[in-house]
Amino acid sequence: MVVEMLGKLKEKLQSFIRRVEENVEKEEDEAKKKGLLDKILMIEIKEKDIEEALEDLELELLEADVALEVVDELKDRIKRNLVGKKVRIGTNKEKIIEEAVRKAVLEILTPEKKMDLLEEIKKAEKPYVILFVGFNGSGKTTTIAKLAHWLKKNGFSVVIAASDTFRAGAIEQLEEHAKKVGVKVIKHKYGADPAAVAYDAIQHAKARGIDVVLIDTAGRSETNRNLMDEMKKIARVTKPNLVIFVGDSLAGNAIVEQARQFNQAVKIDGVILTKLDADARGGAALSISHVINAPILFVGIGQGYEDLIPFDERWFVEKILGEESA
Ligand SMILES: Nc1nc2c(ncn2[C@@H]2O[C@H](COP(=O)(O)OP(=O)(O)OP(=O)(O)O)[C@@H](O)[C@H]2O)c(=O)[nH]1
Repeated sequence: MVVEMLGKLKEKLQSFIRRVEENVEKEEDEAKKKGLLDKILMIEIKEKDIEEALEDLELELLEADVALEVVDELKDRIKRNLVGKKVRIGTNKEKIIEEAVRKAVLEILTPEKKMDLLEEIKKAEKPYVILFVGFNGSGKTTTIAKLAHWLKKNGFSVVIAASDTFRAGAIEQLEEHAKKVGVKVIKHKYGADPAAVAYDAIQHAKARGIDVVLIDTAGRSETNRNLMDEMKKIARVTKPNLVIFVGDSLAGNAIVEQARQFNQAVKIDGVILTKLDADARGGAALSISHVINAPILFVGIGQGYEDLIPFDERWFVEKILGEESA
């Protein structure tokens, strides 16, 4: 089965737009029947035109794994953008309704603080340290290799700390990826202190003038106190410039909850969502940045090293609502 990326969000939002359009058309027809069209030039969108469709949209978005608070916020914004809007008789109502929805989604996705990672790295003292945290199997190791590849392409030198000393095979897996993208890995033995590995990688970078240190860590769950404490220790010792939460977008609302918990343990500065290419629902992508108040920096859209793209809210909105009409 071929999954259409974000297909569910697209279908639900577009069906909402069509329903509101039909209601407004109906009002126009009634005005026509009453012979009012000579007197009025505009139809005003009223609460009753959108109410039912909005209630259905609420349920559908929850089913698409959009977080409850984000659904509420989105509903409020759509309502605010639509109710009271005057539509000229005979014009294309769909475009006007779509614009209101587009604006609401864009507002939800746009973080308070935007971040240009390349600029941040250029501005900071060397080495710029990025700590990656996340759940098991979220795609962290692959993502680190992709990011290392992207940073190299942008002219920065990179070293990776193999601070997942916990999971059997993790170090070899990281080394294999690193070799393919041409980046050195600093490692100790399994069972070693992950903070010490990261510290060594930073010392190595300092000694050789390397621009960026990427710290891989073991996947963990927010319920595992020891591993959460260990993660805090790594953060304390390495004082990273940036903490990135890597989340599997397929896990939907569960990863939004994880991100919330991780954010309480170590402050998350940015998010990378993996496997968006296989995500038909899109709820996590729509919710996560709003819930933890940190921007989505990149999204993973495949298994290749090139399949990591800087996140752009407009790109996301275009995926679900098509291109903006001029
Ligand atoms: N389709 C797709 N697959 C991805 C993407 N990112 C990662 N994967 C795949 O997800 C799987 C798990 O990725 P890993 O990088 O091994 O996971 P991990 O988070 O390091 O695992 P832990 O060490 O347990 O934390 C691999 O098969 C990756 O190829 C993506 O953006 N799209």
